[in-house]
Amino acid sequence: MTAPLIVDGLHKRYGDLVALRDMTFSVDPGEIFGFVGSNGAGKSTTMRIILGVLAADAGEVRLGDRPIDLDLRRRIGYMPEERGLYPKMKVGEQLTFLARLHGMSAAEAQDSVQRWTDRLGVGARYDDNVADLSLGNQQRVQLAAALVHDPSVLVLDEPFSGLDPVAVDVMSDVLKEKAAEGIPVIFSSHQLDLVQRLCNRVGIIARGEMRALGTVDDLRARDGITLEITGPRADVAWADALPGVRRVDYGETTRLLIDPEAADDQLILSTALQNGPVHRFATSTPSLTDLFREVVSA
Ligand SMILES: Nc1ncnc2c1ncn2[C@@H]1O[C@H](COP(=O)(O)OP(=O)(O)OP(=O)(O)O)[C@@H](O)[C@H]1O
Repeated sequence: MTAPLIVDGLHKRYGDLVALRDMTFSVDPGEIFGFVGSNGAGKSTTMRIILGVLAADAGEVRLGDRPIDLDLRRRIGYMPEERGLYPKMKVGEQLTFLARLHGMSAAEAQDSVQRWTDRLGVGARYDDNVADLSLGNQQRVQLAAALVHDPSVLVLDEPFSGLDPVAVDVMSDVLKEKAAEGIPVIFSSHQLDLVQRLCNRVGIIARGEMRALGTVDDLRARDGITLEITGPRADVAWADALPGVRRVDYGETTRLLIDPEAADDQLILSTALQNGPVHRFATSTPSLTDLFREVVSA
């Protein structure tokens, strides 16, 4: 069992650009945390600071109550966005070298490299140069590089980008397995369906700030409930003044964001009927993609 990864009040500027402002969150042992945000939101910057390849202007990263130092850094499995393999080095040789760098004995390293390359479907490429592999296979090797030393924390920057569906499944299973072993797992991704499926909690960031943090279910319930009313387009503005109705998007399917405590669904239905036929009247919960759009555009 390891300790939680705590990201506490990170600030980072690149010249005049504020890349991170009070970035704070934590990832518990056994938890998969999805880190999402638009391009340039600050995900990679945060992950680089977690690993210590970039220094924050203020704030701290800890594993439990211990600030991340050189020693703890060696216990992190990291997949950088820019990837970091030596293209002219053989897959097996390179991974063994990395495992040895992290303190494994030659036998342990060899064993672990064999296990992970087999598991990730690149065992047969052991003696090939990394540069001769397809991009997807290079990414599998990159994940193996993050895993071979049996890390206590996993920090993966866009591990799913460019993977085929089978590799996505393998990668998903590996992340779930590592979390089940009791380590904190954090990954960034623009594939929100995957994030929604895999993560216990998510953090949505925009312009260097954490805008929403919680389980997908909590975040979905945060704003209220969406009511969908489908029928021929009625006169607009019929629902604006009803109690408990927070927002309405009129269209072929009219969507009302309602406060379940204050709204009266029967009143909404009867008012809708006074304004035209209703073919469908149902509640729906927003997807992570809907939430994301809402949060980053706020
Ligand atoms: N070395 C650097 N020098 C100057 N600005 C930088 C540097 N690295 C990142 N930035 C800027 O900092 C901001 C945050 O970048 P970052 O790479 O952390 O975003 P990201 O969320 O990972 O984006 P993406 O999803 O596109 O990978 C961006 O505006 C980016 O242009």
